Amino acid sequence: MTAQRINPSILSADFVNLQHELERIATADLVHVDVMDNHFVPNLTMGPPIVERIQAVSPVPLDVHLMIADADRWAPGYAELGAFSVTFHAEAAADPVALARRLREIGARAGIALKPGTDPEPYLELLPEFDQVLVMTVEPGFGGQSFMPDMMSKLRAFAEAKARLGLDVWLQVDGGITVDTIGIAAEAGADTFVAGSAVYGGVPEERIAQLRSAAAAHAH
Ligand SMILES: O=C(CO)[C@H](O)[C@H](O)COP(=O)(O)O
Ligand SMILES: [Fe+2]
Repeated sequence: MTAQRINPSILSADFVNLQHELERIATADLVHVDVMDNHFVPNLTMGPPIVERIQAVSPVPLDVHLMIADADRWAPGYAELGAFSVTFHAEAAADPVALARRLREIGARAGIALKPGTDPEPYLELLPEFDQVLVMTVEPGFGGQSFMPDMMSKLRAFAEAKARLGLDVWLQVDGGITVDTIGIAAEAGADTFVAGSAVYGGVPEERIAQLRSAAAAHAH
């Protein structure tokens, strides 16, 4: 069975008590950190100084999701502060391959994210350049939105390319993942699941366990 990962998003956590909120998700695989600049998306969260403190106190490694313009300039800084993975948006990078190579050189896993309207075609043959692909299942910017099942054809296209090229690239989904939708994404080939409101909307440890078993029931 394919290994699966549950990455809670702290976008739905209490930002005033971040250390406590991080400790509540210690059974997760990675913590998903949403960086927004109020430019690439119409919302603002945090930048390097806060992510650096999260990195220092988190019991699990950081999966940084950059929703920022000019990723070429800013993404390497997140790898330098020690993030396990750094994912930038294809729509926000002038040279995604050069940026991914730079992130890997620094020592982070390199991820590329696609907004719902972005065609996966140009990125399929570039898969060897990345450690993970993030298929957005909502418009980036806010937590608590509804899962877009239409994105499953995009996920399947990446899953097919991954199999054809014989890669172990992670296929990640983000947005509207719940116990009811996670199986749909797992079925389409996702192995890494981001969930914000579904985790922090209850007892995080219980929610993580429920998401894990729902995903495992549909694993490839
Ligand atoms: O990148 C994001 C939003 O742009 C978040 O990671 C995502 O939306 C998580 O929230 P939820 O699980 O509540 O949809
Ligand atoms: Fe995210």
